[in-house]
Amino acid sequence: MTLRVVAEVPERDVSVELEIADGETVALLGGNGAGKSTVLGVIAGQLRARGARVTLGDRVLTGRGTWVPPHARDVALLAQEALLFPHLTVGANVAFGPRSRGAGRRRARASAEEWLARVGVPELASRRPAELSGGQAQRVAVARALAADPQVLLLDEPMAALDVNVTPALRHLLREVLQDRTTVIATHDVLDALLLADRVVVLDGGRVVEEGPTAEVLARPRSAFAAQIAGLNLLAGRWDGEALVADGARVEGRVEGGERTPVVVGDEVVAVFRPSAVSVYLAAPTGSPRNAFPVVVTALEPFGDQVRVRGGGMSALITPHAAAELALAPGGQVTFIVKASEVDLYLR
Ligand SMILES: Nc1ncnc2c1ncn2[C@@H]1O[C@H](COP(=O)(O)OP(=O)(O)OP(=O)(O)O)[C@@H](O)[C@H]1O
Repeated sequence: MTLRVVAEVPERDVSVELEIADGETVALLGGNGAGKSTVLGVIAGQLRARGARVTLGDRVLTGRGTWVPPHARDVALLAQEALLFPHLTVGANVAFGPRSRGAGRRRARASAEEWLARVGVPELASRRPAELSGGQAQRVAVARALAADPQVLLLDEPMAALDVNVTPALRHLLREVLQDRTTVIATHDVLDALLLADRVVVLDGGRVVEEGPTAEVLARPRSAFAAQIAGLNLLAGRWDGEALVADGARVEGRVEGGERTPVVVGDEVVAVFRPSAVSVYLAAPTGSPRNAFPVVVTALEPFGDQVRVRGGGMSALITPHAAAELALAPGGQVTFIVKASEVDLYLR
């Protein structure tokens, strides 16, 4: 069912229209105050605004004199902090959704067990929320949100409160469970958009400034925000057991698959590294253990007090002095070098 949203909230200077197809995952990408949480609040029914309209298929959730309360929307919201009921066990927390949708005790419990297993923490069913780590609590929150079998799932910066060591594994889990689910993810993290979303909608100042398929927006950003985040170098390919391979390039780096989701040969992976980690050479240094990419320079752009050198779909940030010394010019052949320790490899 298509989700149609008009988030017209003048008191917050937010005016956003969205249409999300059945089974599609859309990332709302934007910096602080861009309007992401406001849009989610309108969809979830937590925020009442006179000009807001939300429809799911032909069901009106908000607008035309209708107001469906949050719990009756079939919309689940997963927040930054796992908001579990502290007095209930983990199992009872997850069973809450099916119970409130009318499932009997036994069926609700079976569904809770199934979901806890799917998110990889079946052993936690009898614990209390206070006895969980942040990463465990967020897994339980995912299970609770999905056990209710919502038609729409909303994620508000689901990884923001977590330790960086556990985010890759949670992201991987979300990637699995979001498959074919109608989902809106609010995030300021380009990796969430890249790894989880089919499409991104970039918000700035309460307005949509750009939207399109994730890879396209990141490859050819038109808004300042997208350009800023898309400044990261991203290469997609497959894991060959030691490195990412793509179009003849091999990229070694630190694998961020997480202990629960080891990367196996053939997996789709993406390499991420900062332009400032890239050195530019005229000739490839021989015998270097580092990643080397022969590229043709396509553009040189001032970036703060540095120069951005573009080529091969990547970019390097170097000093104006270095650019002058190398006599760089568009069309010139150079080699980008980046140390494996500067590259993060993520499962897609
Ligand atoms: N409870 C509130 N009452 C009034 N204005 C608010 C409220 N919450 C947010 N705003 C304003 O609404 C605008 C959009 O904020 P919103 O929280 O939706 O942005 P966001 O993209 O989610 O930002 P962040 O990443 O910082 O959470 C901002 O100008 C903000 O100051």
